[in-house]
Amino acid sequence: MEHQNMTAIPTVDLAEFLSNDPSQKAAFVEKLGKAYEEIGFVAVKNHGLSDELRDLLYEKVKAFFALPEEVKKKYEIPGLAGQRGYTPFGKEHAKGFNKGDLKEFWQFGQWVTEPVEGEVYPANVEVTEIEGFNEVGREVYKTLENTGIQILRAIALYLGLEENYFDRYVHNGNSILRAIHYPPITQEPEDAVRAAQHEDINLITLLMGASAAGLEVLNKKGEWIAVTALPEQIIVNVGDMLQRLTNNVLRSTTHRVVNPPREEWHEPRYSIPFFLHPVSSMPLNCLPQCISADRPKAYDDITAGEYLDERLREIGLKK
Ligand SMILES: O=C(O)CCC(=O)C(=O)O
Ligand SMILES: [Fe+2]
Repeated sequence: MEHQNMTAIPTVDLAEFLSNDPSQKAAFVEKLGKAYEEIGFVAVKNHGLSDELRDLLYEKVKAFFALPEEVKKKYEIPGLAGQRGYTPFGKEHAKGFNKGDLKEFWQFGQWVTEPVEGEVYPANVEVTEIEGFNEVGREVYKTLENTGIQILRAIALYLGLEENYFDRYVHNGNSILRAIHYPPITQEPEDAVRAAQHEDINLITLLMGASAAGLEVLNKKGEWIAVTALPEQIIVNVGDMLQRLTNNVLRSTTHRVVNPPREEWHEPRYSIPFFLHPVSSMPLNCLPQCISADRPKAYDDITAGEYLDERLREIGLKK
């Protein structure tokens, strides 16, 4: 039997998809697709990110957030909507909320060596105080980008598309690696939470194990389910862009990060999601194979770039 996580999140083994055995590959596609129709989240093992590299990134990220506020503030770059560098505590709020989340974060974007048609990617911001910060960030970014491409290949097969359908859109795409610090809670937070309930904007999100509990997802029955990855797993969930492209066949599930009980207020939480985005020119028009009499087209046509712009305004990052 597949070993069970403590959560209600299905688990899959990426090694099955990467094997040369067609029946294993097909079984992976089926399991992943069904999970994304049902709950929108899976825990994945054999994802390609080593424990050493993950631990090294956490070490760098913790050192960064421990820097004095005035040092961190110099990495908040005006005009970039937080898409590169530092965003201070309380600035971002979930769509539809006006209380800021109880977090500060850092974002790495794409590293390109050649111009990408239709894109002007801002350069990544170099942290000079912490040796290796940018190099380690880049290595994790490239590793998770590759893992994400494999997952999208499985999704493409599940949807009846050619396996490489997403490749051209995610090659040199606008993905973001976001390192988040939720500091210790020092006063009654009232109705502010570490991360208010939301759906991710992008195609899929890859989330390596966080330093503490708190992540919850909303299942179809309306119950909040705690999610914890085993040490060898990462969580991979569907975002709104993929939900939109699939005309709601695949589900971008609502999730949040709750505040810990008072006894654990002194403990910070660190978490590092990778938001896999396509290039801005990718059409998110509902796929014809996802439209039927029972499932009429639910969204207007839009490109990924236009959609991202709309969403960044709604969460207070873009003016
Ligand atoms: O901190 C986490 O575990 C998840 C954060 C999250 O959902 C997000 O930043 O979109
Ligand atoms: Fe999220």
